[in-house]
Amino acid sequence: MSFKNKHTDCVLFCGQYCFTYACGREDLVTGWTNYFSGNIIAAGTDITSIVLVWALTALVKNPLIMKKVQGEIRQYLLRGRKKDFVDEDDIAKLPYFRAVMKESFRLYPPGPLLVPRETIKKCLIYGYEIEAGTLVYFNAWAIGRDPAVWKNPNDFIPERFLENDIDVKGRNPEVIPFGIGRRQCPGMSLGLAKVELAFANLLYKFDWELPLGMKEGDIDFDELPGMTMHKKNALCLVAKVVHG
Ligand code: HEM
Repeated sequence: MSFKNKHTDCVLFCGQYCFTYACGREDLVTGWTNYFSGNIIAAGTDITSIVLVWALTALVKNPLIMKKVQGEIRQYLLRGRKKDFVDEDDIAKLPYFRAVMKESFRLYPPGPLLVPRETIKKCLIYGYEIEAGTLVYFNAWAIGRDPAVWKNPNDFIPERFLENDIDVKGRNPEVIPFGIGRRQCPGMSLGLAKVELAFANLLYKFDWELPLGMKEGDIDFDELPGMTMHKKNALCLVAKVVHG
């Protein structure tokens, strides 16, 4: 966590929880400029594709996890009468799949710095004087990788979410891909349902292979800078239909 002194007007948090949550003083901040509300289309479409690309990238890099999650989905969907598509009721019965989604949100929050806030009152936090009108960023990306909270924070290990009841809906400050507090994402339920359904069906219907000549090591996790965290280099995979 880093603060600038009381004479500067910008506070940037890199690592630990935003001070407002660390000290329970959410009353001190207000939402700053609302980037998203003017562009609900972007919030609902651009972000969905970002989430899917990162989740698929993580699985292609971790073939054993890919096999395990596809095994869970296919076993469940193919029991009894074969189902053509995964639906919302199925998702609730797929704990490993949901853990994979959470792990992907932890490592690759599509809006890494959330929406900036501005303090509405002067306050003293851990000995630092914060002026009213100070711009505050939440670093959701760094929070999700905080080594004080997460064991092997940079590794993709969905099993960690089978061992706790942490969710990604803003109840647990350890992982906040939809933000937290009064200004958290109002489209969260729709957004989560959309990405879970799309991703589960992509894993159910297709096997994902690298194009000829490409190796696992060629896949990178480079990010483009910006308000939303796009993968810098396109993810090119071969989709093989399994359940037509
Ligand atoms: C997986 C999908 C989505 C993710 C990860 C996501 C993430 C976020 C995040 C991180 C914020 C900032 C929250 C904060 O600063 O505390 C936000 C705000 C917002 N999102 Fe989403 N979002 C998603 C889907 C959607 C959808 C589907 C809609 C609309 C249909 C939507 C509409 C909005 C709006 C209007 C805001 C601004 C809220 C405000 O400032 O008061 N989002 N979203």
